[in-house]
Amino acid sequence: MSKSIYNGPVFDMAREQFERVADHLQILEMDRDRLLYPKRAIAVSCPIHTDDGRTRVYQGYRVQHHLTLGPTKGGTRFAPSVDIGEVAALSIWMSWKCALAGLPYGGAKGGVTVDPFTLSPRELEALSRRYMQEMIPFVGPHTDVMAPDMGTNEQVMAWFMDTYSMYQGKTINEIVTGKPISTGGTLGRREATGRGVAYLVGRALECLGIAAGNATAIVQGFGNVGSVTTYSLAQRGVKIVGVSDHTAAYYDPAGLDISGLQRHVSKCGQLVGFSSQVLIDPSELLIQKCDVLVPAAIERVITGENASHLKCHVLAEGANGPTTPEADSILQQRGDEIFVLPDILCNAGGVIVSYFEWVQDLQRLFWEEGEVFDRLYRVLERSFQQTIARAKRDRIPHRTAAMAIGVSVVQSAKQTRGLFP
Ligand SMILES: NC(=O)C1=CN([C@@H]2O[C@H](COP(=O)(O)OP(=O)(O)OC[C@H]3O[C@@H](n4cnc5c(N)ncnc54)[C@H](OP(=O)(O)O)[C@@H]3O)[C@@H](O)[C@H]2O)C=CC1
Ligand SMILES: O=C(O)CCC(=O)C(=O)O
Repeated sequence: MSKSIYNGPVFDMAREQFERVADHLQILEMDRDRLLYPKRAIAVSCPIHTDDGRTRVYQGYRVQHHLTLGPTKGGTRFAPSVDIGEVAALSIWMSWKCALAGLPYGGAKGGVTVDPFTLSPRELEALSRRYMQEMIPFVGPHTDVMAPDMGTNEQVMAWFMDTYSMYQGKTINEIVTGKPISTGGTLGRREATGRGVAYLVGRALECLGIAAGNATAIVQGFGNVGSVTTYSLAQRGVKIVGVSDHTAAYYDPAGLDISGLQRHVSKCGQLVGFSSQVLIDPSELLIQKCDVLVPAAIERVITGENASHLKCHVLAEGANGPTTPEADSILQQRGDEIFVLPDILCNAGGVIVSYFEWVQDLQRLFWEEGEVFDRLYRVLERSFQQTIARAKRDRIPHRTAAMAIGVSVVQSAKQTRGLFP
């Protein structure tokens, strides 16, 4: 690439992971940029009137990685960390994730640089609507379909859908997924990512010969992905020994009171205040003893510093990009000690059920919840088996195997279509 606008530690990570896979697949140097660098990047200014009568401008982005297999697909993040490099990396990971799951999409990601907790509900609605309004020329049900990610939720998706629809003069449910059921959402999307993580953790434990009822887990992050993963693992009989969010971290080797935790979070919205007995330093949580460690918050938390201290048997990546390439190298040196469920496999439940939502919206035919989860688990099972088989066959880490499958799907479609898609 001559000169790229993409930089920062998260983009560097996506590039380094890609280079490792490209080396493994022996992809020619001249074909690498075409596979790695996004097709389109959009940056917008989103002015809103604040409650105190002023005007404030927020920076928004959307990156569409490739359009080779169909529309682009991926979440929208409202977080202070959002910049073009982070969003580009996340869009690249979405591409490999969709390709591994066999979905007819390229990857995309978007976001606004904002701490949503500092906005009033009215300001959040204004910002959501303005962001979508600015994106209207670049998105569409057959161009780019948004969904929730960190800091956004079903309500934000409903505002996106409403804003887009008002401009088209008719209701277009299929412009976003992860919507409330009342606006054309599917049953199961809210729980899909976390339930998918729990399903795959179950499969990893089976491979290791550990009964779920004898296993313990620590989950970092208690938003959509972390909370549903925690409750789903607990339902499968796994003892939850640690949880954290931005406000607090708790660890108790005897097991946390999950019903109490659930009641506390429904009332207070955050973990802080749940207990003063079992508080732990958040930086210590990830290296406590457990069978299953689920980072389900932000990128780059498993690093060169802590990877050699992890004491889990399964590392289930609920978050996108939680493990740095330095940490990957250390995990690889540790051999079979830790069974890694890489992000593009582990958290794919969300986008798979988003795909089901899009299909249902396009057909105007809605499925029972059982059908959604049966189909979800079938897709995850296929991806899991393909990844494990590829890793065994080529003697490579699970991440390299999962990415090799995803990258090959995109590469082969580009080659078949010709030079430019
Ligand atoms: N939503 C989805 O369907 C999917 C999400 N993902 C990925 O999963 C991850 C989480 O997303 P999602 O659950 O939707 O986001 P949410 O905004 O719902 O939740 C994020 C959670 O992470 C916590 N958190 C933030 N920073 C830290 C930190 N430094 N230490 C501990 N906890 C922290 C937040 O705490 P607090 O609330 O206190 O700030 C919150 O509990 C992201 O990487 C996202 O890209 C992947 C696939 C699909
Ligand atoms: O549901 C989707 O379309 C995308 C979910 C997402 O952003 C992700 O998997 O990281």
